Amino acid sequence: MHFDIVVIGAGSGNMIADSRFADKSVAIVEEASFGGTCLNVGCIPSKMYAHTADLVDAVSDAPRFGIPADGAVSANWVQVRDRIFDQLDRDARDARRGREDTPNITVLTGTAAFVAPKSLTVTSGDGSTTDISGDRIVVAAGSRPVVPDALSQAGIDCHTSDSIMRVDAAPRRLAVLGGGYIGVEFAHVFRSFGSSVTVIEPSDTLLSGHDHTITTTFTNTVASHYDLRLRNSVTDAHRADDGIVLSLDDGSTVTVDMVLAATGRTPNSDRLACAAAGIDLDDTGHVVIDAQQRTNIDGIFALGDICASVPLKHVANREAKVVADNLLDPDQPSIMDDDLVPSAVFTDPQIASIGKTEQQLKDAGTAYKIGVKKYSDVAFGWALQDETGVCKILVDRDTDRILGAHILGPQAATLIHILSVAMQFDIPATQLAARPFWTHPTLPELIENTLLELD
Ligand SMILES: Cc1cc2nc3c(=O)[nH]c(=O)nc-3n(C[C@H](O)[C@H](O)[C@H](O)COP(=O)(O)OP(=O)(O)OC[C@H]3O[C@@H](n4cnc5c(N)ncnc54)[C@H](O)[C@@H]3O)c2cc1C
Ligand SMILES: NC(=O)c1ccc[n+]([C@@H]2O[C@H](COP(=O)([O-])OP(=O)(O)OC[C@H]3O[C@@H](n4cnc5c(N)ncnc54)[C@H](O)[C@@H]3O)[C@@H](O)[C@H]2O)c1
Repeated sequence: MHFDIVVIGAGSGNMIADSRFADKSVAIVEEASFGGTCLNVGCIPSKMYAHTADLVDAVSDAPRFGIPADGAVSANWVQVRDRIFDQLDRDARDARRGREDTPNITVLTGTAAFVAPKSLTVTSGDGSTTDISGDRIVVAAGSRPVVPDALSQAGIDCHTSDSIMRVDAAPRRLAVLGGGYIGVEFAHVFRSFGSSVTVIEPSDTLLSGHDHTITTTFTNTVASHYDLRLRNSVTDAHRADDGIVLSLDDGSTVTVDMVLAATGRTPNSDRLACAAAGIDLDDTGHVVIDAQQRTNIDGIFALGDICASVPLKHVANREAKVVADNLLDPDQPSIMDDDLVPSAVFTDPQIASIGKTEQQLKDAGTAYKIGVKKYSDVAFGWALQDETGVCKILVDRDTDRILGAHILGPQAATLIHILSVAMQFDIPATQLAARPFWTHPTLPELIENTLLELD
């Protein structure tokens, strides 16, 4: 079968063939559920769990506000799980059906692998194969979780984010390997379901790529929530009568009922046999793309987590838009710019950031001004009775441009957008502080006050 366009992966790739492509034959190849990681095993279910965990925390915290709430508060795992996946599984089925019902689109269910630059074989679950080719190909096959060798070699069943959200019960004791995005988001979720959580992380702090004010404040804040094993990883594992025993670098052991590996992800370029098409990969297996999302092979584009770009859904969405525009009108190319991507970690306390960290500015020798304010410095922070939240903004000393912003505390993921807009539109820090009215008393006053305090 030959198509004008072949899209591999119906995660962000499913956004490509909109109504502007109605006169083109399009094949969408997907081996699993439509909607990809974000809808099925990523952003959306994990945030539905995270919000539930936030509610549990709020109720648990009620006595601090003079609201009697007797006894331990916990959520019902099965009810929450079924509420989440009844909705999302339906959405994934609807997304597939919508494509199957579109006249110019052919949905192929199976695993695609390149055999030549514009030719692929699709192998379905029953082993049957279909050969397809396309004038142009969009590689949107994403990434998958990695499990540390110490676990896989020991033959220990280990969950990843792909499976842990659908288990039948929250474990009594959970070990989370990795204190990055997924580790700290799931530690927060499982604690709220009553699990006792051990986090094992080789670095000195959790979320180690973040600004040091955030990593140290966060790590200190959650030290009483979890059994933190920093500067450690698992060296060996075995099953014993009372659970799974993990041996750590420092010689200690941890016994748990369930293990979650949250130790990073690897691109699916190997399973897609990108090498057979001659597509350039970097040394971590990510597809190399230019600013128009083109690979080195004429007519092959790539987007999302399989590429060497920021592995976040809002970036994949933007890349899909750029690819669609460039498939339709290559003479007026759309350009991808991911210089200023905000990110958020939906843990407790919430974290959000954009731009440079203070370490990066120091390393680059940039002259900067710094403002740091606590949530407890502004009126709405008093209403929240917040004791740990903080906002840090870094500004170029010479140009007054905002270079980086890092927030830890309630609504951080929402607050960061004020700084994202200011940075995208190049609004100088002093003007951002002085020109808009900042409604009193609201959390955005935290940003106003941080900007007013720049040293
Ligand atoms: C637990 C978790 C939470 C996350 N939370 C957030 C968040 O809050 N915010 C955020 O911005 N990002 C988040 N992310 C990251 C986000 O999910 C990804 O950046 C985004 O989904 C990547 O989209 P994609 O289209 O590149 O890949 P995917 O959505 O993974 O799509 C790739 C598709 O290709 C299919 N596929 C793979 N190989 C083949 C093949 N050979 N043949 C056929 N089909 C194939 C897969 O089945 C999949 O459906 C999270 C990720 C995880 C794991
Ligand atoms: N809110 C969000 O936007 C969000 C949420 C979840 C995931 N994501 C995306 O998913 C990606 C993957 O998340 P992740 O948490 O798996 O990766 P990550 O890169 O954020 O963190 C991995 C962590 O595992 C640690 N680690 C590595 N090897 C280890 C080992 N053997 N034992 C213990 N720890 C080990 C690393 O030091 C690191 O801290 C993220 O980079 C992000 O792009 C985003």
